[in-house]
Amino acid sequence: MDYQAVLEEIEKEIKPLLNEGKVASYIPALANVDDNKFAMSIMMFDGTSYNIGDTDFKFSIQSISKLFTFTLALNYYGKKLYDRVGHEPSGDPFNSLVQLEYENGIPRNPFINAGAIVTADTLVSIYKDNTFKTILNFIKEVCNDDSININEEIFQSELEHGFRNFALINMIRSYNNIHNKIDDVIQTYFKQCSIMMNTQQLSRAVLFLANHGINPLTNEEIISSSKAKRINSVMLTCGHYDASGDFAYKVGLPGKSGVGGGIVAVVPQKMAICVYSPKLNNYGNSLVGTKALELFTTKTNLSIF
Ligand SMILES: NC(=O)CC[C@H](N)C(=O)O
Repeated sequence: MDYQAVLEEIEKEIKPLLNEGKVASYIPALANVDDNKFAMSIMMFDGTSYNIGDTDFKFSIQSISKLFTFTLALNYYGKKLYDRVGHEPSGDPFNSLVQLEYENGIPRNPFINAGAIVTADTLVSIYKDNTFKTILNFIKEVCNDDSININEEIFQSELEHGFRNFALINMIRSYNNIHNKIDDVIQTYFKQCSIMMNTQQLSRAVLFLANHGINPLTNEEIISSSKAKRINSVMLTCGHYDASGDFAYKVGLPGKSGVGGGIVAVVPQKMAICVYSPKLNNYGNSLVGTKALELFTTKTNLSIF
């Protein structure tokens, strides 16, 4: 299949939608972006890539980082992780507080903020002061790119304005599901969200999830095949919060979004895809990104269903 031609068709078809949606502004530093940008990259197992738009442009990966921290935590703790954070869809927005009280501070899944904060805590218990460095090094390793780093301004902006996340972590702490210092955990979480990557790097970084946990470019096993299956399942069912059902319905691929405007998606046994467009729909997922992926599976028949 001529994937480059498919990307060119998609770029044409999404153009009218570039005016729709809204850039995230509850983190002020996130609002400072050129909101008409679009980029999409496909990475194949042999390293061939297909790109359209501004695929060198780096944006903050935000909740896409939750995929990497979940991978690290699941790898270390195995099933024990689920005593602290579940693997069921929440049906609630990414930053919701309500369920936590009913469910005794055990977040539904690692992809909502509450779950990612608990996941960060489980990593701080292992890696202590080196936790963020370990997360960043892991991302550099799966992406095979040493140049990846955070945007300090976005990190500071989240620290200053992340009132919801402070509320979440305090609520969870009151149920004894945070074991380390609140500051250490929340800073780890905000730093992972402010990591900057472009669509080429992100599509490469998640390729191991399309290949039973083995990075096809290096043949390195990142995670067991059974755990890779589970991560993909949680992406499919929870990767887009209360729009996960809609994403599965329209796109039909495991995917993870971030409020920075990025979405990664995995085509098992074939490729990884990343799309970027910063204006979001009402659920906090890239509006054009979701549409572009829907067009992709419609045109290629590469949905998993
Ligand atoms: N959905 C997201 O990407 C949310 C991440 C963002 N840093 C927050 O905590 O609100």
